[in-house]
Amino acid sequence: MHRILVLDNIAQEGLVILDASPNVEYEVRTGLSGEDLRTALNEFDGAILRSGVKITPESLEGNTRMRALVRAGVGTDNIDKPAATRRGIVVMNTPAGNTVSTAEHAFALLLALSRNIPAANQSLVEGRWDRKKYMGTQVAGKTLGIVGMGRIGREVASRAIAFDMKVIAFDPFLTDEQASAIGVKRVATVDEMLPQIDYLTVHTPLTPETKGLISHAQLDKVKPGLRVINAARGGIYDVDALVEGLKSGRLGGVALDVFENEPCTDSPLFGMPNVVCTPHLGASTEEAQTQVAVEGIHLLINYLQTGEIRHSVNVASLDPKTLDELRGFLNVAHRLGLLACQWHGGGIDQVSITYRGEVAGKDTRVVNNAFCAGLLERIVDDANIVNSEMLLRERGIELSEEKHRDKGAFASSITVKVSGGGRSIIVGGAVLGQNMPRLIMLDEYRLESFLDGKLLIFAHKDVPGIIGRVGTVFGTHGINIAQMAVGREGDAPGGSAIGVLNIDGDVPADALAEVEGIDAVTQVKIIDLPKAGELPSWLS
Ligand SMILES: NC(=O)C1=CN([C@@H]2O[C@H](COP(=O)(O)OP(=O)(O)OC[C@H]3O[C@@H](n4cnc5c(N)ncnc54)[C@H](O)[C@@H]3O)[C@@H](O)[C@H]2O)C=CC1
Ligand SMILES: O=C(O)C(=O)COP(=O)(O)O
Repeated sequence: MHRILVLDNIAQEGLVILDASPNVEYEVRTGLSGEDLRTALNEFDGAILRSGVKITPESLEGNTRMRALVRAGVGTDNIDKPAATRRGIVVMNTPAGNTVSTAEHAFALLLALSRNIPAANQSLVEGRWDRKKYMGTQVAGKTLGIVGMGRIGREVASRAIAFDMKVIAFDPFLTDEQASAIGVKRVATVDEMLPQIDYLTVHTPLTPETKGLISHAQLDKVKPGLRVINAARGGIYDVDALVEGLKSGRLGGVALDVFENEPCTDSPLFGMPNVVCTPHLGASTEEAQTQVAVEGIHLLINYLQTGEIRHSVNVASLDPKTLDELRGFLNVAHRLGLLACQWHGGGIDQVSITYRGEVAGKDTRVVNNAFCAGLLERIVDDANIVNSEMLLRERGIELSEEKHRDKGAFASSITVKVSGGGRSIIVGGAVLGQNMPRLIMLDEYRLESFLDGKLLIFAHKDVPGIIGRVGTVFGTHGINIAQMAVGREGDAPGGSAIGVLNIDGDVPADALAEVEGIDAVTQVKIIDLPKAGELPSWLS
């Protein structure tokens, strides 16, 4: 049973899907923070939220259960992504569901500013018929500057063009070709547009580059009377600069939907003339809320039930087709990681993964993560395909990847060299049939062995009688050998060799000591792997 926590008010349509989903139960708990939020997050497998909840490192402290956080909306700035990644939690969002509604809200703010609609309404309902005071500005023929030409910025541009405005845009990823196809003029910097525009609207995330995009210094550069709109994130405009600009007349109006600290019920801007503010309503339409809730709930259920990862902001995507194609390989990679950790013994500082054959044509980032999860699982609690690469890098372990499309003996194979502490080992694997993991290489030896359960690996000199002697040790201790594989150096006898036994049950210490005592045996190790068919929780 997957337990889902609904942390914010989301559309009923999303809850209806939860009600109808088998193996899912949910609770709606809004307004949580602090210790209550921390405790709640640890009782559920997934959660869905909007901007009203802050997921901090503290709220994830000690969390061992949560697997996915879904933002029913765009901005994931209220979720501490490094903390979520470290805990192995996928963070996903619904990037397009509220685009049009937010663009419409930004445009509504632009029109409200131009025609003094909120102030005129207030004056009228207070009993004044003041037509002279609320002389407005026509937007047709005026120039709008847009910073951030992503989904919302482009929708705002097309609405402005429909209102006969000229549009100048800045976005580091906007090309001249794209700009002319949309019908806007591209500029190379924000400063370049400031003296030319009558209105400015921003549609970027809050980043070090966009924080304080309009500050005191910009007030000298703007065309006097510039009206500024922000329906993106609080902090992109500096509030003190906005107040100064309004007082000096450098700014003709300010419209804000978003604030640096939300909820915000106290701002020096509130009540000033030519200021229009709304309490973060950009995405608050029935249409947008239905879309983000339905999409968000599907993302959450699909991830928890099938492992499909879409619209993740902290891990590579894994669509159902790729997941199906890679499932067997993820299993092999995870088992090879577990084997490599135990066979190497510690002090690892380098991991080089080589893919050969068909798998080399796929997006293998998630397979790398599966190997790393296995490699770290015995060292770090809860390593999984979301956090393992981050955990690896945090430990100073370098990861590299090579791909060769030509096939070897198998349609697809993965070979990993793990080095450090003066020792290098190699493990290689492949999938037989749909999902039968096989070990096909151990150090320099080729062999074919099951990759499950208990393995006893013994390195030895390739001389007659060794296999029989090892077999006798186990026979006398009443331990069954399920399968045995041997790989040796070159084709001729007499060199070094390696044996891999799949053992049923545990190996007592005295049996192990007897194998170690055989003269030609140079190294013996018992390796613990998941049983056949057993999958890690993130793959089952
Ligand atoms: N008020 C509200 O209720 C809502 C606010 N938003 C916010 O609106 C913003 C934009 O959302 P989308 O258009 O969906 O995102 P998007 O990712 O489609 O577009 C963002 C654009 O900003 C550009 N950008 C990033 N840094 C920039 C910089 N320094 N200068 C210029 N451009 C830069 C990117 O290249 C990208 O094209 C986000 O912050 C989002 O959180 C989104 C939905 C609702
Ligand atoms: O999607 C976004 O980025 C938003 O800002 C919308 O926020 P909300 O879901 O309305 O709290």
